[in-house]
Amino acid sequence: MDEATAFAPGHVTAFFAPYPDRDPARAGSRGAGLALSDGVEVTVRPADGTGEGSDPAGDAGLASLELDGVPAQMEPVERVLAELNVAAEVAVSSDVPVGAGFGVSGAAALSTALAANAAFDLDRSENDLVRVAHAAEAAAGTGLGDVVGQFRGGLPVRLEPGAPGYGRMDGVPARPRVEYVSFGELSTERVLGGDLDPVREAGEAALTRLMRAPDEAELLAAGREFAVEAGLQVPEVAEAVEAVEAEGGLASMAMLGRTVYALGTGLTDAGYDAAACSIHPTGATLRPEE
Ligand SMILES: Nc1ncnc2c1ncn2[C@@H]1O[C@H](COP(=O)(O)OP(=O)(O)OP(=O)(O)O)[C@@H](O)[C@H]1O
Ligand SMILES: CC(C)(CO)[C@@H](O)C(=O)[O-]
Repeated sequence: MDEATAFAPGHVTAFFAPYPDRDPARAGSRGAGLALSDGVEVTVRPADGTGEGSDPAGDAGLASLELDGVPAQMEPVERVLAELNVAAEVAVSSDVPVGAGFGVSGAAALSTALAANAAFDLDRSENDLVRVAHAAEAAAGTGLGDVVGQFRGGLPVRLEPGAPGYGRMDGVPARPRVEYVSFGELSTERVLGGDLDPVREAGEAALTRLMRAPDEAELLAAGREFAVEAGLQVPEVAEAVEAVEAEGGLASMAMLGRTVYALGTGLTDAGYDAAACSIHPTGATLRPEE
């Protein structure tokens, strides 16, 4: 095939308990979040234009990458191509801001794996490709739980950390409308490189709380409590969450970004100029051939 395109939903983590591991396929997080209809589309094109099998010249992973038309670097994407042993040009386009808590790096890695498998006829299974993307993301330090959530879709719950074969998933059976406003980036690598004990403790408490009553309101409430307990809440987000609550709505902070998300019309009701989307029901997918 000349090229292939895949889509992965943006993934907002409501709360998480990180479990790093030397083996990046076993590394991961427990937690829960929202897979969004807004997300990331990736087109993969063989770099030599042939698309026939893996790269014999040993240039695998030497990808040129564009993010929304501008040359950019994305370590998880490079790692996926190296692991799959192919040389490709990758074009990423994102509906959501990068570095702001939507798991763009995980979505780009996962879409790249799905599209590269098709473009290069690699004959890998979906679980195998999810594992490659998850391990690339964990090894790059840009995320722990986004890829598995993005593959599942819906309101994914990570009961056990890690790639397929190690992790265990569940979900919250709801499909709310979601609004979001982003005030900017927060470095995932810096938070994951810091003291994880308070984050893990708060994340475990939030997961216990959610699984007692797994609905959308509890997901937001558990996320809100987590942001405070884990010491991750930032002032602009706290202000917006309070403004939504003052209007009777539910909002919380997107991990890990300076981003607030709300259910229904919570942010517009509070006077914010918010983007709106729905829940992506089925998760990441190869775009059908035209
Ligand atoms: N313009 C850009 N702004 C921010 N990051 C960029 C940009 N271009 C490329 N990147 C790369 O994108 C990745 C962003 O990862 P990061 O984990 O910070 O955010 P994210 O994946 O969008 O979501 P989350 O905040 O949920 O983890 C990094 O690998 C970074 O090097
Ligand atoms: C670490 C994280 C919050 C970064 O977006 C996410 O990958 C997660 O939930 O593990």
